[in-house]
Amino acid sequence: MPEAAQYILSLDQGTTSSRAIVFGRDGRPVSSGQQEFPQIYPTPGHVEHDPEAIWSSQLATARRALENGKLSARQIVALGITNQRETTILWDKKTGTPVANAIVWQSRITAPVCERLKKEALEETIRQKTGLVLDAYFSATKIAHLLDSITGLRARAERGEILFGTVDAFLMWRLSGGNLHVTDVSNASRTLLFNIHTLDWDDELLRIFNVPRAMLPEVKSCSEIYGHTTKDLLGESIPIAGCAGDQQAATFGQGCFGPGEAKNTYGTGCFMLLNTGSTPAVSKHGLLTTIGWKIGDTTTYCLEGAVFIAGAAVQWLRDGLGLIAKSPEVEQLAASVKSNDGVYFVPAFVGLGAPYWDPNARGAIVGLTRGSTKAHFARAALEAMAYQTRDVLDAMQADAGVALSSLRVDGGATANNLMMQFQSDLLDVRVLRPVVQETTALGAAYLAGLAVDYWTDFRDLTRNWVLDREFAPQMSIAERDDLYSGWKKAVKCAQHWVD
Ligand SMILES: Nc1ncnc2c1ncn2[C@@H]1O[C@H](COP(=O)(O)OP(=O)(O)O)[C@@H](O)[C@H]1O
Ligand SMILES: O=P(O)(O)OC[C@H](O)CO
Repeated sequence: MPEAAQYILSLDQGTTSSRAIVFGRDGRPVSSGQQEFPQIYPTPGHVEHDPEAIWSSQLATARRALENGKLSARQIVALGITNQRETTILWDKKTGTPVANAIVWQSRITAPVCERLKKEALEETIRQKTGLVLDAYFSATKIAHLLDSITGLRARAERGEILFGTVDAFLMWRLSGGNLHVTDVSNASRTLLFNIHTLDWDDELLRIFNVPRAMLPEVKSCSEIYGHTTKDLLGESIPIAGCAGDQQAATFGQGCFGPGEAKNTYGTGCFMLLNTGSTPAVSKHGLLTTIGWKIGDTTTYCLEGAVFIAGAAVQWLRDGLGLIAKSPEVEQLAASVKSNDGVYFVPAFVGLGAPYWDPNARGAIVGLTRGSTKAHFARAALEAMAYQTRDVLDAMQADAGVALSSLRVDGGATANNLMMQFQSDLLDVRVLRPVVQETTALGAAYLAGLAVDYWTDFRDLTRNWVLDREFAPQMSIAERDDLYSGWKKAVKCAQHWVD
């Protein structure tokens, strides 16, 4: 009997849905499963997830991916994990039960703590060690918030009874039946507790944020066998061999292996990452320095522009305003008007991330006239993704001192051709959309596959990148400048809104 084909299974735990995708050697998806799970908004600006919903949806999609492809778990040679980053979960070491809902990366609940720490003039130390800005986005203040708001939890954490993990670590713990308390350098680099130079948790940062070391996971590279799944979950024990935060995984999945290569992902938020090679670049323009990945002893760093709300604004048109029934309908609605007619939408629902870092900004729609229609709302929501990307690209080019001639894109919202064309026009760069847009899952699959020699090296992976469509700039300079200056004015209206 011929030997059954072998594959890599990738788990992609995103902000709004869990996905599992099986990939073959050509980097093409063979089968998949996807499941949305509830978003919890306890108070304005605060966002939570139920960790059990994260786990059950992720496990269900992994099983579905195997079923849909009529695959046996024996055909899966390794499993890779990628995840929404920064989102913070604490669980009981003995029972594996989460002690509270996860605090999601978007949550602003710890913004006041960050304000207080800023007054203590700690920002520069934090920035120098972590590459990050002092913002509620990252995990450290979320951990302390949980430890201080649940009676007795801090003492238990100090005794090593309570564990912390970003979503990758929680999944690894569950997948291994509680054998692994492990994260990878790319996820660790988003916590504000990890020193990106020494590649270790940092005692001074642990003191600043008041987080006990005993609760932190062991930090490993992005491509190695960490352990195995328990047999009961998928039918076989599968090596867990790759792990990276979703934006780093997407950068890897896009084949941005060399310095100067960049990608932008358009999902719930927008995240542009530029590979800066083996030395961390320092931004002077509001970008983050982050670890891209570590393979063997080689660490690759990236500059990152993190935009909090992108596709989520389209979800808001759908769920909050009821203007559309499904996200893709936004394209037709937006195309029904020729321009924004002066209407701008700044979707600062949870403040503004890069390059503004204004936790007190809030959403604004400006430039409305009696002639404005829902089509203008749709157009303005799409254009907002492109404007925010322009803000970030301008910062990145200023930091890197080079102009990008093309940008690789991925994520759910890149299906929108109108937005992609507008993006190219506004940036004046070629926008390249690959055939496989599930680059996040693909990146995690690549990291796992490299660890078990399913793929040999980067050359194997580079060959797999195939262009679906290129969008070339067509707009005049005058129109581009005019549109963008309107956006800058609109951003000013949204900034510093909350007292
Ligand atoms: N055709 C479309 N045009 C614009 N936005 C879209 C379109 N299709 C999906 N989206 C948006 O893309 C996002 C989903 O992309 P995805 O990459 O799955 O996100 P995430 O990984 O953050 O959950 C949603 O916010 C959705 O509103
Ligand atoms: O789940 P996504 O794709 O919106 O990504 C979330 C980011 O990792 C947050 O930093």
